[in-house]
Amino acid sequence: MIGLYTAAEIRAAEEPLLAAGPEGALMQRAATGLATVCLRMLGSAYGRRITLLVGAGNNGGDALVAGAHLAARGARVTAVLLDPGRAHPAGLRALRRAGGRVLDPTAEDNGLDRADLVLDGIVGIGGSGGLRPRAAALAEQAARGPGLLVAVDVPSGVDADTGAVHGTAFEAGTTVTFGAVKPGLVVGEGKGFANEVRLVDIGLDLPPARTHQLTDADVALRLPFPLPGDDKYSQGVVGVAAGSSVYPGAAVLCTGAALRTRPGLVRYAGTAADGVRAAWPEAIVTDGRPADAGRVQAWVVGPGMGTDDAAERVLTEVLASDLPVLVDADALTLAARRPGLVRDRSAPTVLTPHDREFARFGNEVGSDRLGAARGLAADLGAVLLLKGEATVVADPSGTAYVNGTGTPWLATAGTGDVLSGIVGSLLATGMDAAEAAAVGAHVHGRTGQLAAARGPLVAGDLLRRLPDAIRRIQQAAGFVPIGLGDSAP
Ligand SMILES: NC(=O)C1=CN([C@@H]2O[C@H](COP(=O)(O)OP(=O)(O)OC[C@H]3O[C@@H](n4cnc5c(N)ncnc54)[C@H](OP(=O)(O)O)[C@@H]3O)[C@@H](O)[C@H]2O)[C@@H](O)CC1
Ligand SMILES: Nc1ncnc2c1ncn2[C@@H]1O[C@H](COP(=O)(O)OP(=O)(O)O)[C@@H](O)[C@H]1O
Ligand SMILES: [K+]
Repeated sequence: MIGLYTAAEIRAAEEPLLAAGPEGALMQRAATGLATVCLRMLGSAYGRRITLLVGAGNNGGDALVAGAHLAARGARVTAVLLDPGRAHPAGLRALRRAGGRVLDPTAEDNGLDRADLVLDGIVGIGGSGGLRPRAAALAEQAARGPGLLVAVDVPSGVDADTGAVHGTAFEAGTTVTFGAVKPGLVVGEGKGFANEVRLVDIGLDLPPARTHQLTDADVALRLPFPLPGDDKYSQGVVGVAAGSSVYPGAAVLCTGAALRTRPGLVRYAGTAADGVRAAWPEAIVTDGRPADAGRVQAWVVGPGMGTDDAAERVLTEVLASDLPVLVDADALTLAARRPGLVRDRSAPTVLTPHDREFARFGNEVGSDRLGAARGLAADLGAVLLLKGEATVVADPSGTAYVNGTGTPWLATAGTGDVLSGIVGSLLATGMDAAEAAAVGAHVHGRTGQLAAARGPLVAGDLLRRLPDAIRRIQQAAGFVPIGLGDSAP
């Protein structure tokens, strides 16, 4: 798992290393890693034009020291100092010694219109609030220029902890971050400013992370294989209470996703029974109530179900069980009216709102998506999966995940129903609820990427690509499914 660490957590880990000295050692490590990434991007340094945007803190120091390394290899380096009297003294000396040029921010010709590469060292984890006008103007000018845009540690203007951007921020193509990845680089608006994130190890001794991003290998480890002794029941049976006679689509998508993720047994209960039967002969279908469906190990409730009294009775019945329940779509609208139904449960509940559904519980998501998800998870005592470009999962204790897979092509009707089916089927295996949500979001995103590789996708395409996505995740992690033997493709 990739640990995501806040600015305060990074500073706490830096402290003992800074105290142990020697002075400047951490910055040297950071700047050497930064210069190496820049060199790789440029191919060679000789004759290349590099502009450094340098604030008055250590972030500017990193840029100056990296700039000195690049100047020593023949690059033509110009540093624009935002606050000339306060620029990092050792960094400035190093750059000057290596032949770099130094300008103040009002200089007419700062080279941004012809730079091959721009290093943004305006502000890092020490920043607060929106970029000040002079810094914002330079970030905007850099974005208009031809250079590769590299952010030092954090794109200036992005809140390292939340990804919030107030006003202008540096539009990095690559962000070279030190010690650990910060949440703001992978979530919220910040994700779109950080783009490709490269991590430079500076030797921090970090405590266990509170926030994680799963890799394919993490997901492969958690996806259970059917074992020789398994039967269709032992893998966990999923119940789906979704859809309606008028709108059977959500039920068909959700049931299909549950079947395709973990094909043991899926039971469906609801008024879309005819549609589900026709689409999925593998499912066991009743047009009765959830209690008529037979035994299951987890329920998915809500997609396309409507919000009338009958739907509310179904939700109440499912939430009254002592099984894990995933609550989505219409069931979220109902649960927001009666949050006590969720709060009073002792079995795990996973809520999967998008932003508008989230707001029905009382607060807008706002610019701190992790904070918002954590807050509602703690309030309801449930796992919160907040959908979006980077889906966030939080459990009531504060452990959180930021999803790293997916594509904007997923912004199409019905893909959320597929996500519910995937996560529901993982819940039925007995997986920890937050992990099931995070693993499901990862699988869903990879499936979207696979489907989108063939062109515009519709939700049904995800069902067709799900088995392949799971196989690829397992193969990428070097896993060979047990029991396939020589017949494995
Ligand atoms: N500790 C270490 O040895 C190591 C630290 N490392 C590096 O240090 C970075 C942290 O350095 P830091 O703590 O000096 O803060 P930093 O990010 O440079 O910001 C302070 C500057 O920003 C300015 N500023 C603030 N807000 C602003 C805004 N909205 N708009 C514009 N300006 C704003 C603020 O201005 P002031 O308020 O002082 O006028 C001040 O000038 C970290 O991200 C990493 O890169 C690595 O080298 C590893 C070793
Ligand atoms: N811009 C985006 N980038 C990546 N994924 C997105 C984006 N917009 C939506 N998604 C994903 O698409 C899915 C949409 O779910 P949802 O809004 O519930 O759709 P529906 O209710 O139609 O099924 C979610 O998994 C969400 O994370
Ligand atoms: K920066």
